[in-house]
Amino acid sequence: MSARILDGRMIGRAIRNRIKTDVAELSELASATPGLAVILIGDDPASRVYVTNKMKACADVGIRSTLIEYPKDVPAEALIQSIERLNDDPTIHGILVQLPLPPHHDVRAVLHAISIEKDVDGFHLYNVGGLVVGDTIFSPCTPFGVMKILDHARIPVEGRNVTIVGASNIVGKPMALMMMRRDATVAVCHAKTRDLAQYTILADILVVAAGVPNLILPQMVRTGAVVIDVGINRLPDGRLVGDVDFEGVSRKASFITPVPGGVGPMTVTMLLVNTLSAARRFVEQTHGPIPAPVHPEDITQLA
Ligand SMILES: NC(=O)C1=CN([C@@H]2O[C@H](COP(=O)(O)OP(=O)(O)OC[C@H]3O[C@@H](n4cnc5c(N)ncnc54)[C@H](OP(=O)(O)O)[C@@H]3O)[C@@H](O)[C@H]2O)C=CC1
Ligand SMILES: Nc1nc(=O)c2c([nH]1)NC[C@@H]1CN(c3ccc(C(=O)N[C@@H](CCC(=O)O)C(=O)O)cc3)C=[N+]21
Ligand SMILES: [Mg+2]
Repeated sequence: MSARILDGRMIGRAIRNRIKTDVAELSELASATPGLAVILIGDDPASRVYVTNKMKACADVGIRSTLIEYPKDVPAEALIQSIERLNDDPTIHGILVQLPLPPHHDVRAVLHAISIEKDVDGFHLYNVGGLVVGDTIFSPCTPFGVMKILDHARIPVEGRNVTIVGASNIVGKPMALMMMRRDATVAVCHAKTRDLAQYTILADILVVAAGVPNLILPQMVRTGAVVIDVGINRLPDGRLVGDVDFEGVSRKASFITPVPGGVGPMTVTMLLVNTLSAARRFVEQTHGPIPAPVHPEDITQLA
């Protein structure tokens, strides 16, 4: 068997084309161009590359974005004040604080200062809680993007065995909650899991987000499984790889996401989706209801 490639660049492009139309429509209808503020703290070169990519993606669909930069030793109060100013700024609909923060910063205090209406990353406690009970405002972009990949390929989730490798707050845990909401049977593995293969082999859908190259080998994957590789690892030779042995696992899986070109582009796409959604909410709250965009499905919803 040779797995079919789930092409995140292509799926992302299709969604972005629709966002572009919706952004133009919203700009015209309510003269509200969606605006995203990106806060970058410190001088991590990888973070800078990601931030640049996100802002470029915004520009491509007509979303305005502003970069706010701070040195790594910025005082906590200055950071919180900056976020509060953005919370009050009517031209800003989404606020993203690029992670990881330099050491010594209190990640929670920073994330929780963001207005829940502008929390386009979905990292605020309110949105995390919303995910648990099933009525979140914003879904975290990476697992949201994974759900969109599965839906696009018409891969059913209900009743299937889903194993998630990685239990972080930004990927593994919200992924588990989204899969539960879609009535999957979910196992969540992490660094202290004994005998990882025992869980991965059961999976109809295997989502891997550990940050360990070649963590998932062919013998750990069930024939015909759907394999979603969230991992992003830069090897010493400069190559970018995921957490899955792509060559080997491709021979057993029915579908697989490549790295690059799989989940990564979908993460950025869902950030655009959430920012559009935030702008629509803002307009509706200040001007009253506006007509829904004319698409067969609502791209801003988890479904
Ligand atoms: N494609 C995309 O859009 C995105 C990609 N990423 C990538 O996904 C990966 C994970 O990111 P993130 O969740 O932020 O990372 P974290 O480092 O926050 O979490 C990693 C998780 O994987 C678990 N883990 C680590 N090693 C193993 C192992 N050997 N076996 C089983 N589980 C293990 C950890 O377990 P424990 O909890 O016990 O420590 C932890 O739960 C990274 O490569 C990151 O670059 C991240 C965000 C977006
Ligand atoms: N507040 C916050 N929100 C995030 O969503 C967030 C974050 N902080 N910190 C870092 C992680 C990581 N992340 C990625 C986004 C895009 C790609 C992406 O576009 N990847 C391309 C390749 C990019 C490359 O070539 O390096 C791909 O997989 O094809 C990857 C990873 C978002 N994150
Ligand atoms: Mg983390």
